[in-house]
Amino acid sequence: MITVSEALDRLFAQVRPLPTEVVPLIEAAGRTLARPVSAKRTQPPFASSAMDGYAVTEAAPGQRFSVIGESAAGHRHHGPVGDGEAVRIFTGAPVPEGAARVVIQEDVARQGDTITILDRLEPGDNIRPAGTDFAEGATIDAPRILGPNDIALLASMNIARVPVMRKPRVALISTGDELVMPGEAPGPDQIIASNTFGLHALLAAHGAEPRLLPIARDTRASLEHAFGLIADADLVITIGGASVGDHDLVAPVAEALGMERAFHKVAMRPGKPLMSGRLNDAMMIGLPGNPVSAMVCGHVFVLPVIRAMLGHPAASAPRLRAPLAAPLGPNGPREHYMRAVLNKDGLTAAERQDSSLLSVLGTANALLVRPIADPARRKGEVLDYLPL
Ligand SMILES: Nc1nc2c(c(=O)[nH]1)N[C@H]1C(S)=C(S)[C@@H](COP(=O)(O)OP(=O)(O)OC[C@H]3O[C@@H](n4cnc5c(N)ncnc54)[C@H](O)[C@@H]3O)O[C@H]1N2
Ligand code: MOO
Repeated sequence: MITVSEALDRLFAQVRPLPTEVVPLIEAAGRTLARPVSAKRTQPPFASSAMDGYAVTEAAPGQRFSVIGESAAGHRHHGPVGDGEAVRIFTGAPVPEGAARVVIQEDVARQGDTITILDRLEPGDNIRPAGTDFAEGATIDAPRILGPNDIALLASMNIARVPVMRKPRVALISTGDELVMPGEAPGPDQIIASNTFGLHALLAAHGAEPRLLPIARDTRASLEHAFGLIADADLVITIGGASVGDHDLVAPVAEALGMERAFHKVAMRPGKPLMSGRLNDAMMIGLPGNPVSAMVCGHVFVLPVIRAMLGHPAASAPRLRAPLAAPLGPNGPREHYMRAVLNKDGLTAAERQDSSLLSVLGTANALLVRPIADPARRKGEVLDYLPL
């Protein structure tokens, strides 16, 4: 059995970068920027007022000014401001030529068209110079997953169409005679397919385009039929049938269809029977059927592969560190990803770690990572975890 890190290396070695496409800005959130983009304009494009008040050349308490005009956002005052003159101005409006300061209206007494500066005059010019946010040509680097803040910045830069990586198309195949879809009436020996739904959600939330294929039954013909439906998928994920039982047909069927196996079985818990290889133009990952194994492998292997397909550096799932809130016994010969809860006291591993228990995964917010042969750990020792 290979280690998790070796399995990741073999997965990354199979990744082929995806093409790019251009999408409207409104659809760019969550997508990966494919190449650097440059601001098409300077922001603000003119010196603008940060406050509502009066634009003047200079100001001191007691000084009086005649109000000669108004500058509003979208409608500038044309012409200069001279000594003894003031222009009524509003937030975001262009500062008139000659003005060096905006006095906020709270610091002014106005009578008719005359203003007098009060004693409480605050320091500061309240002017935002042209380009104080960014200048034309300023770049946003790629690759980068575009979040709401990036979208606002791109809009401000007047970038209406955004070059992004095409979403990885992922075909999800559940296998097993015992499975029915949520909402269907299961027979006495049947259960509901959960893994494809959890993985679909995980993939969609991380920039992929997942697609559920019909459940494959435990026959060669049914699996071959399912593989025949993968169409133009970049990644095919099978779930279940990966182990050594008589009905575990995924590896033999995929290999009969031409899969070049990169590995089968990883020294991890849960997730041991993981397999992978290339199947014609697609990459294939065979996940174990136990529901928690499938989801943990989703976090540990599938998401890093998706990120690599999207042009991000090949890297394992990001880890953080936190102290243990309770002691832990020694770990065995497989890297263990333990469902755990992280709160202000630290990390506590769940008591029950059986890989069938989705209810325990549902209450966890971290996967505590135990290296192979990790010794017993005391409360307070700091360990790695993957946030969930
Ligand atoms: N003799 C051995 N038996 C097993 C070994 C082993 O090394 N030797 N490995 C165990 C480990 S570890 C795992 S993990 C499982 C994985 O087996 P498979 O990948 O072949 O998965 P199945 O047998 O098809 O299913 C296991 C379990 O998960 C349920 N399942 C499957 N698909 C789904 C789905 N889409 N949604 C919900 N639940 C699903 C299935 O009903 C089974 O209960 O093998 C161990 N056995
Ligand atoms: O390693 Mo299996 O994935 O525990 O249940």
